[in-house]
This record gives sequence, structure tokens and C-alpha cells, in this order.
Amino acid sequence: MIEVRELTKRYGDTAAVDGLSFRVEPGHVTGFLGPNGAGKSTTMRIVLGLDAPTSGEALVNGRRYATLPRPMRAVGALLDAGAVHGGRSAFDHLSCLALAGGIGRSRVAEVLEAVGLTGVARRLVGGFSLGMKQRLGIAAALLGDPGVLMFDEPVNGLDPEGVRWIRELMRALAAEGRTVLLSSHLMSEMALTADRLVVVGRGRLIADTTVRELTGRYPTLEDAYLALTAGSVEYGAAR
Ligand SMILES: Nc1ncnc2c1ncn2[C@@H]1O[C@H](COP(=O)(O)OP(=O)(O)OP(=O)(O)O)[C@@H](O)[C@H]1O
Repeated sequence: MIEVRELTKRYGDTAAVDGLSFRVEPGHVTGFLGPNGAGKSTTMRIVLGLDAPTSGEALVNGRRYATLPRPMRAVGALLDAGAVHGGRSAFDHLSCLALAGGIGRSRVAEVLEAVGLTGVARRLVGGFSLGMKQRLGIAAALLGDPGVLMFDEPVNGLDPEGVRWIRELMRALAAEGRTVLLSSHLMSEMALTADRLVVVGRGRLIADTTVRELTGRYPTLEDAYLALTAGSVEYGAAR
């Protein structure tokens, strides 16, 4: 479970996250939605201990990340698929992460297989396409077999087969009883993948609900999203 409690993160005058509270429960795919700059990545970074909150807290299984005894076994995440050392092979990249996290080497082959990269495991990551890097990032998130998973825009750059694969993977992980938080701007895909939704705008909570509830009230999830966030779009083009 992920719990975000009264979380605020300021960068100078900008409140990237502003008094945000929500819970992400196990057994569901929870979509994390909001316009560009709404604070989704900042929230995920704080959950992972990569950024410190200005106030409030973010907990994984009731603990702050820094106090988790075996963090890679508790929570895995794909935040920025491009943030990998291009001079290493996929196998070596994952082996380094496994070593750092106290995870056996046999798991590396398992996660490479799970994301479909076994055939290119010895190739340098620098030559990978964006979609291959996304798959590698997902393999890294799965390394510790964690109960909590967060994915920031995982379908970015994936081909239609890859998009369907992500959808099925997210749903399978949730069906295993894991907590899955997924951010994406693709509403049609979110409607097919998520059960629950947390919608944020300008760092604040706009809605904490289900896909079913919103699609019952609006023709599509996209219509619902655009209506909910209409007052919170910061970087929209002039019309
Ligand atoms: N390290 C930083 N320094 C200064 N400002 C930052 C930093 N990180 C994020 N911000 C600002 O905080 C706000 C929230 O950014 P964040 O990346 O969390 O939004 P997001 O919802 O993930 O957006 P997107 O959908 O575009 O990825 C933005 O205004 C951003 O410019």
C-alpha cells in the first residue's frame, strides 16, 4: 500500500505538490492522472525517497522509504526509462541493480524473460530503442518481486503490441494482489487498464474515484478527465 499524507513539496516559489493526500490499495491498478506539471512525478519521487518533502509524508507499507528494511523487495518503479548507463548490457545493468539490492543473480534472467528482452540481454543499452528501454526499466522495477509498483508513463514509445503487453502486465500484477500506481496521459489506455483513479492538478487532489464511476457520468474517460482538470491546466496552448 502507498499512503500520501498532507504532502507538500516546494521548489522556490513553486508548490509542485500542495497538501496532497491519497491511498493506493493493493489488488487494483490505480491510474495517476493530471496535466503536465501537476506533481505526479514529484510525488512518485518522494515515495521512492529520491526527493524530500517540504512537509507531510509518503509511506510504503506504513514506512518511509528510507526506513524500509529491504526497499527493492518492497517497492519497484519505472520513472525515467532513459536514465540508464548506455555502455552496459541489459544483463549487466540489471545485475548491478540486483547486487546493490541483495537480490540473487538468477532473478535477472527471470525478469529479462518476463519483459521479452532475453534475446538482447547482452547488447549495449545505448543501442536500445525507447520501447526496449521501457521494457528494461520495467524489468528493473520487477527485480525485487515487490508488492508495490509505480510506473511513470510506461507506454511511452511502445508499439501497439507493447502497449497491450503493458496493459496485461499491469492487470496481472494487480490480480496477484500487488499495489500498482500507473501514470499516463493516454486516457483510452487508462480506461482499459485502471480500476481506480487519483486525479491531481497544480499539486492538489482533484478526484479519488473509480474508472466506472467517471465513465458512468461522462461519455468517455477523456471527457471526464478534461472536465475535472479544466481549471488546472498550467501549460496549455492559447486557443
Ligand atoms: N527539481 C525541480 N526543480 C524545480 N522545479 C521542479 C523540479 N521538479 C519538478 N518541478 C516543478 O514541479 C512541478 C511539478 O512537476 P512534476 O514533474 O512532478 O509534474 P508531472 O505531473 O509529473 O508532469 P508531467 O505530466 O509533465 O510529467 C512543475 O511545475 C515542475 O516544473
